[in-house]
Amino acid sequence: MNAPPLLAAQGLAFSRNDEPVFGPLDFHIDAGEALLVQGDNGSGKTTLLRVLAGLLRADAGQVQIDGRAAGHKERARFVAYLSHLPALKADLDTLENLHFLCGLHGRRTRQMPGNALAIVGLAGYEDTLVRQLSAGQKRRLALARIWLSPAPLWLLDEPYANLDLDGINLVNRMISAHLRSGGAALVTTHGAYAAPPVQTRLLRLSPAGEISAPAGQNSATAGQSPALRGGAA
Ligand SMILES: Nc1ncnc2c1ncn2[C@@H]1O[C@H](COP(=O)(O)OP(=O)(O)OP(=O)(O)O)[C@@H](O)[C@H]1O
Repeated sequence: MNAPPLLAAQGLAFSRNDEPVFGPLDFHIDAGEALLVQGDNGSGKTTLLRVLAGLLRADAGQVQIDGRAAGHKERARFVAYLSHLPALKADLDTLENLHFLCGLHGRRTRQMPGNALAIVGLAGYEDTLVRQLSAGQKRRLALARIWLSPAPLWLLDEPYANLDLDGINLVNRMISAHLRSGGAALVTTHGAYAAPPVQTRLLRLSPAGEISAPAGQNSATAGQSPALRGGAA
């Protein structure tokens, strides 16, 4: 029997003040696959991710995670959410933040906070308070948190924002390694400047709430950093 998709949405729709923001949407993401959600500013990408993460309630439709109706338990176990605003404690240092978040959400075996900091290019910043980091460094720290998460389904809202070219390549290597290890990722972006390099399908949102979902494949592969090779535990 085939494994169920990691994430499946049927007829998913969200409105504000009776104005549709998106949907109805039908899509699914299998293990080993990335879904790129593209759309202009205000087209509903963040709203969709917040609905999938359980932070907003959909007006219509269903979300299933690993074949079960998505409830708190399923989301806690399966979903790691990288939001626009990094969920970091400004007055804790980078390492303390990662230890705190691992305490809350768990941690992949064989991955340690110090190692994750090195992977995202923040070696040497272990004692730096988060409020002293640049926007790109905060984004890198938030990515380290995602890397440490044991959840197989990554919901990444604009993961390339604030990152330099090296940071964009880092995101792509992380996504590639995560997919190779059986994970999946849903990635939003409003531009074509960066996209996950592997097994990518496209879901396009329009500001009017109208959607189109061409099933394009992009099988280009990215170079792998030794730190990311081997993927998740
Ligand atoms: N808290 C809110 N209250 C009311 N309206 C909101 C709220 N958040 C977003 N919106 C509206 O919902 C629509 C979709 O916003 P959303 O943030 O999902 O878009 P987006 O595609 O992620 O945009 P961007 O590319 O600019 O990040 C927009 O019209 C926005 O103004």
